Amino acid sequence: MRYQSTRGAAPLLGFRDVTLAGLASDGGLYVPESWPSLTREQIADLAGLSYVETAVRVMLPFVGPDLSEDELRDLCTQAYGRFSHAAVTPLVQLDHQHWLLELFHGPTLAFKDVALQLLGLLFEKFLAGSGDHLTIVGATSGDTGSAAIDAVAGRAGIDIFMLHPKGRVSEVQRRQMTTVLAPNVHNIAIEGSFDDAQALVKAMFNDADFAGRFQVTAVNSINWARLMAQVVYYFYAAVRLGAPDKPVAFAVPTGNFGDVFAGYVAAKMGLPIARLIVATNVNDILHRALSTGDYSTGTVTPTAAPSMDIQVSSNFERLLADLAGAPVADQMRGFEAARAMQLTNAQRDGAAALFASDRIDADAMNEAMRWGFTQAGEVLDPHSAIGLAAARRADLPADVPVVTLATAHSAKFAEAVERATGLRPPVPARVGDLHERQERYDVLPATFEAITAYIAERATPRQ
Ligand SMILES: Cc1ncc(COP(=O)(O)O)c(C=O)c1O
Ligand SMILES: N[C@@H](CCOP(=O)(O)O)C(=O)O
Repeated sequence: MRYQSTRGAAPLLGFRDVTLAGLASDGGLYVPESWPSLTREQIADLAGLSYVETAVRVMLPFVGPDLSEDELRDLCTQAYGRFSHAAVTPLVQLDHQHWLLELFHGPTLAFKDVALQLLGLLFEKFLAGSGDHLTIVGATSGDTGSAAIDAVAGRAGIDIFMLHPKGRVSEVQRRQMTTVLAPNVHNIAIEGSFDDAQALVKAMFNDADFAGRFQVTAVNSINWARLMAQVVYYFYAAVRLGAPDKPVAFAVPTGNFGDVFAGYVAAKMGLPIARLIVATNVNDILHRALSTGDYSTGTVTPTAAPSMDIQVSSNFERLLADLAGAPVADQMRGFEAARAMQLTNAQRDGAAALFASDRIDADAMNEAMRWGFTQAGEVLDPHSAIGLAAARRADLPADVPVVTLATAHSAKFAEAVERATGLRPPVPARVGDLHERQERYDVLPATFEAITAYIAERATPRQ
C-alpha cells in the first residue's frame, strides 16, 4: 500500500514512512492511494472473531509490505492485551434500536487508547536498530494526550511534547498526563485553546528547519495509523449486529473528525453503513458544514464535553479530498487564510449520501445522560451522551440498529456527570491514586517561538 497527500505535492510513502512522518511535507494529510475492500464473504467471516483477529484482517491491507501478518498479530495482541475488557470494545444494548460501543476500556479510559496503544508499538518496531530518535509533538483537548503519553512513556528513542489548553481539560484528564514523570514526557499547558495548540503543532511540521533538525512525528489523528486502527471497531460492531446482510448506523461524537472518518473508511472498504451521524456540541462547525456547506470558524465556547471544543477539524480535509477525487491544496489554503470556506456541490452531495449531523446543546446532552441511566443503567460521559442524543433524534428506519460510540469513561468527567444525573460515576481501579500523585508541567504562551525554543532545549537532534 502506498499513501498520498491530500494536497498532492508530497512524496508517496509506504506504511512505515507514513507512520513516522505524521503530517505530509506539503501540509496535507496522508491517505491510501486507493481504498482496499473486503468482500461480503470476508466481512461475514469476521463474525465471532476476537478483537485481535478482526483487527488483523481489517488492517492487513494497509500495512504491507512493511509488516507481515504475524508481526501485525503480535502487535495487536500486545496492544489489546492491555484492555480491561475481554471483548476490548464491548457492545451494550440500550433498547430495541440503540446500542453503545464502549471504547473506553483501555489504560487511559478513552477511545484514543485503541489506536495509540498500537501506535506506540509501531513506533518502537519501526525505530528498532535504526539509531533514530523521534520527537513527538502533539496537541490535546484532553484524551489524546494521556493515551499517547501512556503509549510511549519510558520508551527508548522517543521524546513526547504534549500541548494542552491550560484550564480547559478536566482534572482527571490533566492528571493522567501530568503525573507521568518519565524523563521522555514533556507536558506543556498553553495559554490558548485546543485549536491554537493544533495550529502550533502543524506549524512545527511545516517549518522545514525545525522538522529537519528533530525527527518530528505526530500522535494526533493527522497520523494515518491512528485512523487505520479505529476502522476496526466499526467492523467489529457491525458484524455483531448483522452486517454484511444488514446495514448499521453509527452516531459519533465528533471534534477533529478522526473517529467518524474511520467509519467512512470502513464504508469505503465495503461495510454496509446506513448512516454516519456526526454529533457536535455547540462548537458546531462540522454540523454547519454538513448541513449547509458553510465551513467557517467562530470562537470556541468551553463546554462540559471539552474534548470536542474544536473549531478546525483536521480530518475534514481527508473527506473533502476524497469527495473531490483530487488534491484540495487550493481549497485548504483558502480556508487557512480566511478561516472560512464553502464546500463544493460535489463535496456536499457526496457527504450527504452517507453523513447526517446534529448539534447537541447542554440540555439535550444532560437528557441523554439521564435516559442512558434510567433505560439501561449506563453512566455516560458527556461526549458519549452527545452521540446518543444525536442517535435518538436521527431520522432512520426503525429496523436499522444504531450504534453510539461511547468515547470516554464517565469518571473522566465526574463533575459534569454528577450535575446532569445526580450520580457520582464509579471510579475504575485504573484511576488509582491519580489525585495524590505529583504533577509536572510547564505553562507557556501560545506562540511558535516559545514552544519551539522549549522543545529545542529538550529534544534530541537528528544525527
Ligand atoms: C471523549 C472524546 N469524544 C469524542 C472526541 C472527538 O473525536 P474526533 O476528534 O476523532 O472527532 C474526542 C476527541 O477527539 C474525545 O476525546
Ligand atoms: N479530542 C482530542 C483532540 C485531538 O484529536 P486527535 O484525535 O486528532 O488526536 C483530544 O482528546 O486530545
